[in-house]
Amino acid sequence: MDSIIEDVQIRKILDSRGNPTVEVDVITWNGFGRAAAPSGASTGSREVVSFPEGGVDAILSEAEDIIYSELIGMDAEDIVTIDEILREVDGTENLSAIGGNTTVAVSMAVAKAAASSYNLPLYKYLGGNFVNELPFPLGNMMNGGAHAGINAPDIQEFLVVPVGANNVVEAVFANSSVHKRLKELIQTKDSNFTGGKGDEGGWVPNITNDAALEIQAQACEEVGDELGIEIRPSLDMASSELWDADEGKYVYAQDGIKRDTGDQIEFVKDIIETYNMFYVEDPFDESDFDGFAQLTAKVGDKCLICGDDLFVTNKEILAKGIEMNAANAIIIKPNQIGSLSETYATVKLAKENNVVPVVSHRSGETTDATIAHLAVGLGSPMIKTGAIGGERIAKLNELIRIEEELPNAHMASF
Ligand SMILES: C=C(OP(=O)(O)O)C(=O)O
Ligand SMILES: [Mg+2]
Repeated sequence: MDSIIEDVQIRKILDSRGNPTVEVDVITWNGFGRAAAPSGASTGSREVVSFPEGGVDAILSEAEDIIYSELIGMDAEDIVTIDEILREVDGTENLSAIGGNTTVAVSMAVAKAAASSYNLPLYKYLGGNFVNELPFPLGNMMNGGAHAGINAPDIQEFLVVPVGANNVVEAVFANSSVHKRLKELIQTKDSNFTGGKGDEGGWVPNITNDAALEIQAQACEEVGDELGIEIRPSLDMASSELWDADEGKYVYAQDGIKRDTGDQIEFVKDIIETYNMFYVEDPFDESDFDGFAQLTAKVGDKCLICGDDLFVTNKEILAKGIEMNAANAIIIKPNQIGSLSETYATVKLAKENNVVPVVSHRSGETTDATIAHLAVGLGSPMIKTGAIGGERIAKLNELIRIEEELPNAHMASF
């Protein structure tokens, strides 16, 4: 009774790039849930479609009416059935009729309404009363590729992980300190640097990939020494964006270099070893399971090799990756697959097979903080959600609140 759905509202709101996205309210007899969907720029080709042609406006009134009539009177606790109904309402494999962003926002708002109906925060509703582990934040320091303008490095994201942090507060402030230090270090390499930032709040310098890697490592070491905790560099190479299928090469425009798959394996291996990388995401094109598997075989014992565009939070595609030992980590973005129950199934399969799930934001975000709850509630030992910027700190500050609430809170282990 408490969690019976009484009302559903869908509205158009702004995302951090100034584009429209959807926010959904679900009202139950005794609760309320609100969730918004983010959007990617370097999207994987096997992701569900965010919105149908015509964008948010095309679904607003029509989808609201259909979803409203289907969901009213249902129990918000029955999330699996509700997610199935959303798929039926859409009627396409890739959710292109009403959009994966619509279905995921409804799905997450339903879960939050169910939790609220019993006066529980979402992380506790999902993870139970024994949940007490906090994820390490992967902080975004410098942006390149599809998240930046011209003359930026080709590598999309220069990230850091404060692996020695004892709690979330220490971790998020360590990341913001590295971000500040990097601004100073960029100025020593790029005298014209004006402090410009990319989509995820990282700096956008006009420097080579090598120069960026060097100052990233330097900032980790200097700030780590000052704070007395280990901070490790990491990357999202977003290699699908670099891959030229006609040439069969990864094109590094900033450096004027092209690499075939063999060169790319050696290049990434060398970066991991030289800079003691903790984590490297999408080192190969989204279709290259074999390249992933070769790299994981070479360096998977000392570095997390993570699939984002490779897996697109899809359980079936992850199953293929597990079979091939393609990676030892997976990015979890609910809007890549379109519902919370399918996201949960993918995380479960990953954990059962020692593949580390990393709950993640998108480059176009809102101030919705649901992924902070998902990371804690689903037991993700890392969360990728930037380091600074309003839509990024919405999640980081929510993690600080969750940490304060949890009895016996401690950082996750790998
Ligand atoms: C967050 C990312 O970018 P986008 O949201 O543009 O896919 C990413 O590639 O990991
Ligand atoms: Mg990525």
